[in-house]
Amino acid sequence: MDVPEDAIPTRADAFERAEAAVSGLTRWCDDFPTPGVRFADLTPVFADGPGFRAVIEGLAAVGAGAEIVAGVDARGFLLGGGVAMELGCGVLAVRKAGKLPPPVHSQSYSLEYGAGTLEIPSDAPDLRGRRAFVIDDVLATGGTLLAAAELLTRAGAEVVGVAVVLEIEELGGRARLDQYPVTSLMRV
Ligand SMILES: O=P(O)(O)OC[C@H]1O[C@H](OP(=O)(O)OP(=O)(O)O)[C@H](O)[C@@H]1O
Ligand SMILES: Nc1ncnc2[nH]cnc12
Repeated sequence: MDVPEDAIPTRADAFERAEAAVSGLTRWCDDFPTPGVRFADLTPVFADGPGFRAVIEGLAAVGAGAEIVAGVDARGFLLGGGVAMELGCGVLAVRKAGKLPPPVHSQSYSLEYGAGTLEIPSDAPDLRGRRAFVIDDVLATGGTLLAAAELLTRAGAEVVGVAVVLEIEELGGRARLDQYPVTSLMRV
């Protein structure tokens, strides 16, 4: 039977299409950005119309009930905007340090190949009591997403979920995020 083009995809269908896109289109780069790292570049997934749609629908399928979507600098911005549109809520950019005017909440972290600081505004929007859904492209050590979730919590939000397109399991990020529901569309 033909499926109408505007049919609402089920979660399983979106996950299946997302996994096919990610496994088929991810660009794996050895020794980037530092020796010994195998970097997963999802640029071709996002540049592919059906691939981008699949990952947005897959992430949105686990974010139902969220009141704000937080996208982590930088590829989380692309995803966060799409997911927020799907869920009908607003989007918050969780920025790398130095990009937002004060006052801000800041949280430093380390990741597979370095360290950084993330920031969100501390005066507006008012996040107190709001259900936040945090999005990024890759979960590796979990340092980045843990910092983002801590920032939102400090601002008074309730982090109701964390979701990524690709999880690199051997780097153990999921264990560091054990106080939050974590979803990945694909695991390697
Ligand atoms: O789980 P972790 O070990 O914290 O790593 C995951 C983070 O690493 C990558 O970002 P990166 O810091 O390279 O920044 P970019 O988005 O600005 O390229 C990726 O986009 C995640 O945000
Ligand atoms: N191997 C990796 N590929 C893509 N993003 C990452 N962030 C941390 N480690 C990464």
